Amino acid sequence: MHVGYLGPKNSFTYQAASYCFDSAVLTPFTSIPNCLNALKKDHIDYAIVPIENSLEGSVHTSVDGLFNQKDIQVYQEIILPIEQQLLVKNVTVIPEKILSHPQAIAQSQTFLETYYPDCLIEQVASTTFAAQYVANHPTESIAAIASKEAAEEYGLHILSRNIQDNRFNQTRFWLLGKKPLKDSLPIEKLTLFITLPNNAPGILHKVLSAFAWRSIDLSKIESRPLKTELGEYYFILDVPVTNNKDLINYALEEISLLGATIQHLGYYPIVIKER
Ligand SMILES: O=C(O)C(=O)C[C@]1(C(=O)O)C=C[C@@H](O)C=C1
Repeated sequence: MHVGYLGPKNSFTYQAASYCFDSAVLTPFTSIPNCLNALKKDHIDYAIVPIENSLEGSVHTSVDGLFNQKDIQVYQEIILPIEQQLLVKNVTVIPEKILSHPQAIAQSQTFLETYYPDCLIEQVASTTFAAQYVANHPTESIAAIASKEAAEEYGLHILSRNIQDNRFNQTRFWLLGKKPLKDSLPIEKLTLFITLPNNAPGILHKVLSAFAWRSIDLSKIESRPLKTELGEYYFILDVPVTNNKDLINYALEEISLLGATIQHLGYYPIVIKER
């Protein structure tokens, strides 16, 4: 089994993939779109992508990359604790430039503003791309924001520990594919992308009412641009699943009758790695 992830090795996405699979072949990609494209073209069996961080919200390249991809489904959610470290090749160096993935930079905003207000901050493809770059350029005054596993992998020192804005930092990852896993855990959630038929008064209210009057809980609603014109959106809805699948199906029928388009990303289990 081949599973794609945002590399290089020991990125947080790699850690999510290895938490999920013992024996799969894990294949690194240089970007989330490249990883999703490989899945679309069946070059890999599954892909693991980051979806949402507790400090920074949705990972837009992942979410938007799934919009309108009707044959790709979510088969598992993995929630990892995320601890960011400031890594250098040489501990005597004062960093003049700090590199990392935009999510990791945003998660460490308070630390960066407090201790490195004048430092150049550069966004790169992943936390481990940053760590690898720092390792390969030992004469430059640079640092990377990445995990402690990345420090070990690329032979770097931790200059400052746990620099993320709060200690409860977590990221949700999705295991995506076109066929279900053989051993499946109990289902806990459903994700839907809903596009409204038009901008008529109260249409979003009517869609949400289909859940509300059946006492179906929603754990997330977020709007994302449709990228057609300004002011056009689709909505991401997360529905916790108990023994209410029939009720959910009735609600979806009602929403379809309202003229809304529903992209069903699947019912899936959730695994949480403790700190
Ligand atoms: O750069 C990495 O290590 C990644 O796996 C990407 C990513 C993300 O896109 O959110 C994953 C988890 C953390 O939130 C920070 C970065």
